[in-house]
Amino acid sequence: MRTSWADSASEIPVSDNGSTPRPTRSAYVPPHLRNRQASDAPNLPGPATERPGFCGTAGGSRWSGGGAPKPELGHSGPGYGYAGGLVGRGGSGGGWNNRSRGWDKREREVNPFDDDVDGKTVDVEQAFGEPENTGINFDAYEDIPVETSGENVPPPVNTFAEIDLGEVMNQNIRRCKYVKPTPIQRHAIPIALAGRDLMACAQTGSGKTAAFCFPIISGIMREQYVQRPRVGRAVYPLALILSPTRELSCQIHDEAKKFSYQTGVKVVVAYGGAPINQQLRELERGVDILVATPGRLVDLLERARLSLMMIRYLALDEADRMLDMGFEPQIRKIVEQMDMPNRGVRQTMLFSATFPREIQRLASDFLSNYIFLTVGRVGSSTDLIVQRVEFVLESDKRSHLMDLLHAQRENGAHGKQALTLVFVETKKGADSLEHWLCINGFPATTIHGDRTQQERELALRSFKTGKTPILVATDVAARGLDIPHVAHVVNFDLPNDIDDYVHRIGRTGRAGKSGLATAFFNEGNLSMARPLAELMQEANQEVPAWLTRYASRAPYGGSKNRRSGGGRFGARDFRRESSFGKNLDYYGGGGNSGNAAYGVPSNYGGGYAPGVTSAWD
Ligand SMILES: Nc1ncnc2c1ncn2[C@@H]1O[C@H](COP(=O)(O)OP(=O)(O)OP(=O)(O)O)[C@@H](O)[C@H]1O
Repeated sequence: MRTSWADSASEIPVSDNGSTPRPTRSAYVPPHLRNRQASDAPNLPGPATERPGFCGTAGGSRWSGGGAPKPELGHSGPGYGYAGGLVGRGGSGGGWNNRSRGWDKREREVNPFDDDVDGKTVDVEQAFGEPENTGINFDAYEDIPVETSGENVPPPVNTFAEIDLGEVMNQNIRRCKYVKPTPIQRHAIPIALAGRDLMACAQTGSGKTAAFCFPIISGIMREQYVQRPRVGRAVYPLALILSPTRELSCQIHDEAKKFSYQTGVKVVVAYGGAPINQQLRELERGVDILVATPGRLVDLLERARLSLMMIRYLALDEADRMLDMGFEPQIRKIVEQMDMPNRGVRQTMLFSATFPREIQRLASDFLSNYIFLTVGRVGSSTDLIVQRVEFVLESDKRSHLMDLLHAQRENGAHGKQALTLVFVETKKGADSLEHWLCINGFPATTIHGDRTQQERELALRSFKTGKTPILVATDVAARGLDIPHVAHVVNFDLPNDIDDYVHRIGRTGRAGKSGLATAFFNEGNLSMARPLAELMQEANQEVPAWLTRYASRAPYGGSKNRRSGGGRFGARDFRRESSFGKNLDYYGGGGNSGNAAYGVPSNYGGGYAPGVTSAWD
């Protein structure tokens, strides 16, 4: 029943010294209701300034509506009232319907779905009412092992209907063609809706984005009429979602816009390499959820155009990457040294497909009484990705790639080539391989950190649409990107880190679909022999005898050949490992994986190759 919560910022000024805000009007009227007859007005709660600070959640907000108790948001700034939600959870006659009924300016919001025909939204019930084959192979997830630890873990759900997300969000979920929640969603959404902090590890392509977006959007919808201070030109988002790359931030933003369509929750993205003024203008129009890369976020904070003091929800996607050596200082600055509410006051959710123990230990600094959740792991759970490893000398790699591409082209339907993502180690290597492919008749493009943002976006579009069905990439494209129809991932150069391999191959075989991953291995990759052989074995893949031999002779993998896994899982809760801190096997598998035998001193983040590190935003 409102447009963005952020609109209220323009209504409730705060004096420069941050003292009690004085409403300029007797009662705040959301913008979309301002020109309506009084009789049309919904039953609004009184002015939020009559309520105590963050703790004013009477009336069935998420915190008081049956979830686990959440510490009160005793924020230092006085009077920034969170008025209580109008309704409790699950009241069919109440809140969600009320909320959607009041939305009468829907047409203003750009429809992010493909169901807009001639300016009219087609009936989603009609469009998706049939028993839908969404392309997701849920059987593939049936026997995925799930492990949770922590106190009072809320039980999982089996259907979206069991989660009270409200009719508008439910409609958006149907428009996304999500018929039932994936395992990570089944477990993570109830945990997050109960207000709990969460460290969640689930295989690539298994729907983690929705798992953190749904509770955030729903939480903001429930907490009605959040009033925000107005200090200078700063804006005050309620939720912050951080991701390591610009492209991933854009993707999360696009997804979140779909999930929040017509809910009144406003999502904005800010990332480096794009003009900041445009992003500032967008922020000024109102922001509830800010999706950002760390660098641009710090820039906005330092310009005092953004304040984190109203943040209720913090989500880190690819959290292990966000907390590794490259990003950790920036993340600490953002989370601990700016004006963000403390852990336990905000709700924090960390998601990734991999979670090395040392990173878990670091991450626990940001969490309060959290639940650790792990759902399978790429290698062991998605037999959906067929993994092949071939011994290819450095000098033969190009011709070998050419053979693969020719074979693929011959098998392609209607002469159309399936999308192929080729990972290389360096930016120079990417450019040179792209050039070589093009002159040999294979339309290719490239994405890496030396390209301008415009070039990167163009390259991604050209790849997605199949115009250039081969994308040569550095690790900048390794994580999170959800590109439909990537049939083949080629590790032309293997990464030095098995977790990076997991993320790279995860660009195919997503959402229950099958995929193929081929790795070129040679003596330059000895440190990868053992973790790779192990990972493939866990995933029921055929491990070539020569790789097993290399694995048995391999030196202890070096700093990067850690395994974040514990047997069947992408990671294990480090709190469970009584030996943690006593030995050096930070990355050794719990359970039965033989990593302890590696005896790898942690030394995590012992340095990515320069060409790789700089590819990250
Ligand atoms: N419940 C669902 N039903 C059908 N499809 C879904 C469902 N949830 C998510 N998807 C789809 O699955 C795909 C993968 O989701 P997403 O990108 O969130 O995966 P992820 O777990 O974040 O992967 P990664 O670890 O690579 O970042 C997306 O295309 C998404 O739209």
